[in-house]
Amino acid sequence: MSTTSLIWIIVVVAALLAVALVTGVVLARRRRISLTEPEQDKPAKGYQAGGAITFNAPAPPVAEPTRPAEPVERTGASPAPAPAPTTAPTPAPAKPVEPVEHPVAERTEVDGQPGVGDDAAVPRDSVKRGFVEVDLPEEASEIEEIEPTAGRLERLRGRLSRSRSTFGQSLLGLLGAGDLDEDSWTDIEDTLLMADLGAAVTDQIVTALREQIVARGVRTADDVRALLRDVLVDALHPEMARAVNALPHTNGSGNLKPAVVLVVGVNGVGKTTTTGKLARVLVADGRTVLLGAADTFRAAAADQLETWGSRVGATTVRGAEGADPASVAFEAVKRGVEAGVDTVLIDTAGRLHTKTGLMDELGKVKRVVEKQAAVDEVLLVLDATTGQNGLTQARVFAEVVDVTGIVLTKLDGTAKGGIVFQVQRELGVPVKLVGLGEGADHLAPFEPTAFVDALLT
Ligand SMILES: Nc1nc2c(ncn2[C@@H]2O[C@H](COP(=O)(O)OP(=O)(O)OP(=O)(O)O)[C@@H](O)[C@H]2O)c(=O)[nH]1
Repeated sequence: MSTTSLIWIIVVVAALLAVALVTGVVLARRRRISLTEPEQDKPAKGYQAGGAITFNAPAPPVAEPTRPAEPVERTGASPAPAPAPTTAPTPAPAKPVEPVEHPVAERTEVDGQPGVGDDAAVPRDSVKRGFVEVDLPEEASEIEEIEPTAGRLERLRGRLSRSRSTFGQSLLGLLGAGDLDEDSWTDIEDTLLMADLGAAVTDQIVTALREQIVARGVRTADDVRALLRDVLVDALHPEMARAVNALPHTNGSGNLKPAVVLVVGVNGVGKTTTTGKLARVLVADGRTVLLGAADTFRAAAADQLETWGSRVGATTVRGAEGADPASVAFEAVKRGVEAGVDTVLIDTAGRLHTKTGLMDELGKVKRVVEKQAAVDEVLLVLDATTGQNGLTQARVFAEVVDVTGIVLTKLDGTAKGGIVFQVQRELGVPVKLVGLGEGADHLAPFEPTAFVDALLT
């Protein structure tokens, strides 16, 4: 091989090495960039995280109250005496406050990983304050007239009009249109899904309609209406007991105790409003009620409850903003037992960011209350306008407390009345009450037949 050829080979090899080196550097840079780019450009998703309201005494019912009942002072009821204090009296001698440990030991998510709904902050670690004396309003307001509770759902029927037009009327139109081909059944399914009935209930209803439309030999529009009515009522489980356990009852030792009702749910769903409306219904039925403002996260919530109380002449026990909700609940039940009221309604806070926090808080409220009297009813308040989100909340609450009844609020503000069907199926707990407006008497018992009739007429 000549020297010239050798030189050429060396030049070519050197050139190839240089090209490989440059390519390697470029690729390495690109790789580095491509690793960091998605991090910077990641979109900020955030977390996807007919009848009256009936009440029931859960324990063996007692015909006549026999307790030496200290009359309940009703704020604003009598002109002469000063109204009952709306704050707890002197606090019980408090134990020295231990620094609060992060409740890791009590966590259910023991793998140390944050779970859905977890938050960096643990609200319970914040310093808790005790009761404070709060000045009473100079003059309590007049006790209001309360609308009779019988036939409320009937009277409030118009308030379901949005659900009615989109849901009931569409179904009637589709079923009554004549020959039902597969496209028609798909439309029926879509209508049910759009109204928030969920896949399982939709399937159940469509199957029942398909079977019975043949079996019954449905011919006329009236037949269609009757069939649809029966199938929908059936899907709402009319056999479920829907009376609210809010009447006094005897405990193990034969003493009459007030019924204790806990009202739970996330903030903004209408807990305080529902508690106030329920107090009105009880008072209208001749019952004495004491309200416990255990939503201590927001002073305005306690003010709001106190206003509801004063409007019907019910005493409200409240704590300082940030006080331990369990201590307020305890004090409320204690006062209720001492005063011999029929019902203690406790409005709780839903502003807990973590499932663990929620579990701790509500569990503690329940445990502490039960030192005085059994908790007879845990009403979970859900906002009907939140659809699937409401169901997610329902699942979390059902894991945390033993929910015994559901109150579905804001049914007046949604075209998706079908959430009633789904939430009952999910929790296996009856919808007992429905909120149909912001008005003081816009709370009705949930009656499957009247509800379906309201949807279909
Ligand atoms: N349209 C309509 N509005 C309702 C109904 N129930 C409650 N609301 C309104 O919902 C809003 C929130 O109600 P609140 O009772 O303050 O809710 P909350 O769950 O106690 O909220 P926090 O105190 O923040 O935890 C208020 O404006 C109520 O008037 C209802 O059935 N229909």
